[in-house]
Amino acid sequence: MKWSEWEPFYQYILEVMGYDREADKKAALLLRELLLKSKNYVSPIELKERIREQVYVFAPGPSLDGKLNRKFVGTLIASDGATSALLENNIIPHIIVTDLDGRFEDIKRANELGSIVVVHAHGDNMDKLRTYVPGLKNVLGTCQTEPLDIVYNFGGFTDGDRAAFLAEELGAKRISLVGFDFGDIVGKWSKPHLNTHALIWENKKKKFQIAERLLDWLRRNGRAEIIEI
Ligand SMILES: Nc1ncnc2c1ncn2[C@@H]1O[C@H](COP(=O)(O)OP(=O)(O)OP(=O)(O)O)[C@@H](O)[C@H]1O
Ligand SMILES: Nc1nc2c(c(=O)[nH]1)N=C(CO)CN2
Ligand SMILES: [Mg+2]
Repeated sequence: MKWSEWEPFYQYILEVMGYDREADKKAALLLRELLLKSKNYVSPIELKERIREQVYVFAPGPSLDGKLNRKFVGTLIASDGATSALLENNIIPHIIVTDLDGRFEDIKRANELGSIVVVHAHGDNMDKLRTYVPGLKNVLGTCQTEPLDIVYNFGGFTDGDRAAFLAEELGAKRISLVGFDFGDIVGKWSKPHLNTHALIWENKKKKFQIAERLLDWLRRNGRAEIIEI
């Protein structure tokens, strides 16, 4: 997705969520600086090499645990906290899409085991970028503002829908969403402090509504078939 195509969506997100565009831009520049300093970044070409026609995107919804006792043949993309559930089932994601607010020790472990980590920069995770990015390898940086030379914007907002936009951009033909439960329960894997599924909070509900609308848009305007399993 081109920046010019994404910008109206981003403008809407700023209005609904009340984010600060300048802080988001600053975060993208910070991520760029961290990647250049750590020399731990990969290119979209290396990421594309991992994208097969069938892509599974895992989200840490309450239904996720019950869906992992089967073989998945294709590219496995974990949305942030879903990484923990996959590792618990001895599944290593090819790619993790995160804004670094899942269980970082699991993201780190998966990264050591070969996962490429697509790290998203925004105005509310700059401290996390500083703390965690230097310790990762095979990182691809993304942002929600105008892309930079090594920080990309494939579209999407929350970790889950951003993962679907990434798969679409890199050539997936079928994107299967696993554990996407955009209801009133936030899955326990979503946040380090959650040890049970939790009732959704206002801010998260808004994010889910935006994510659902973006996925619907992608279903209607993208090339890939998008299904829920
Ligand atoms: N019931 C659910 N609980 C948690 N995540 C869900 C659920 N259903 C779908 N998802 C998707 O999985 C992603 C999990 O990522 P994560 O929990 O880190 O949230 P996030 O996108 O970082 O938002 P936040 O900033 O609130 O953490 C969500 O962004 C959302 O797109
Ligand atoms: N500024 C800002 N941007 C975001 C935020 C957030 O909390 N603040 N959360 C996101 C979910 O992945 C994606 N983008
Ligand atoms: Mg997250």
